[in-house]
Amino acid sequence: MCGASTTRVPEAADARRLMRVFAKLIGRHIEREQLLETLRREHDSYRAFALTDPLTLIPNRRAMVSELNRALANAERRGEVLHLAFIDLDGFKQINDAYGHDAGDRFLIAIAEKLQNALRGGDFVARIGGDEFVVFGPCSSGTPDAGRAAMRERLSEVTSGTFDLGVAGLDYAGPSIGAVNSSPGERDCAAVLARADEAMYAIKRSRNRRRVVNG
Ligand SMILES: Nc1nc2c(ncn2[C@@H]2O[C@H](COP(=O)(O)OP(=O)(O)OP(=O)(O)O)[C@@H](O)[C@H]2O)c(=O)[nH]1
Repeated sequence: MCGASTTRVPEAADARRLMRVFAKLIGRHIEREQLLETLRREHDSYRAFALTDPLTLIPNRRAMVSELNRALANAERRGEVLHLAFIDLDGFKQINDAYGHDAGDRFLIAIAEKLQNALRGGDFVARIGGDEFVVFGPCSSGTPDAGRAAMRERLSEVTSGTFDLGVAGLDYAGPSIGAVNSSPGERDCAAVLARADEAMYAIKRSRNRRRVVNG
């Protein structure tokens, strides 16, 4: 029995069976890829949903906290300073009360748009609560104090003036804005936000006093 080969030559039926198995495997691979793509897209949209303010469609407080922590760490590494502005709309409750909640919503959307349009490279804006917004960004030129004052001035300018609320026009005097610089080694976003919040309240108090004095 020497030299006799036992290798079987595949027949047409075997080849067809192999082709069917192969086609099934490819089909399953494509299905898995499609499923992964759907999951990826759903993950992205849930993430965007969790980080976006539903009214103004700009980033929300959660997004701000994570971006601010990242920006503080970057600034620390590069030896740079960050400017941060805490913005609180004065008399917003009165706008709601006088013109209605929808007009109040339109005002918030307009403010968010104006802040977004005023951003410079590397700046970030978020609506962190009812009538509160935060803007931060790197000090790009000049001294930190001059940069902080310039940012405050720019934000104050764009958020004051005439607004179309749909039901009426509003001549708005502008919000209270507290602006601070990050300090070297400051990595805790809560501390920077607290300082900016304090600065904002100091301005709000002095504005309210002036209003009372002016009658
Ligand atoms: N239209 C509208 N109003 C909101 C929204 N979220 C919060 N508010 C209202 O915003 C108002 C915020 O209250 P305050 O900050 O005390 O109002 P304020 O008149 O700006 O007070 P000051 O900051 O002291 O000037 C409340 O009346 C809330 O009901 C919103 O999404 N849309």
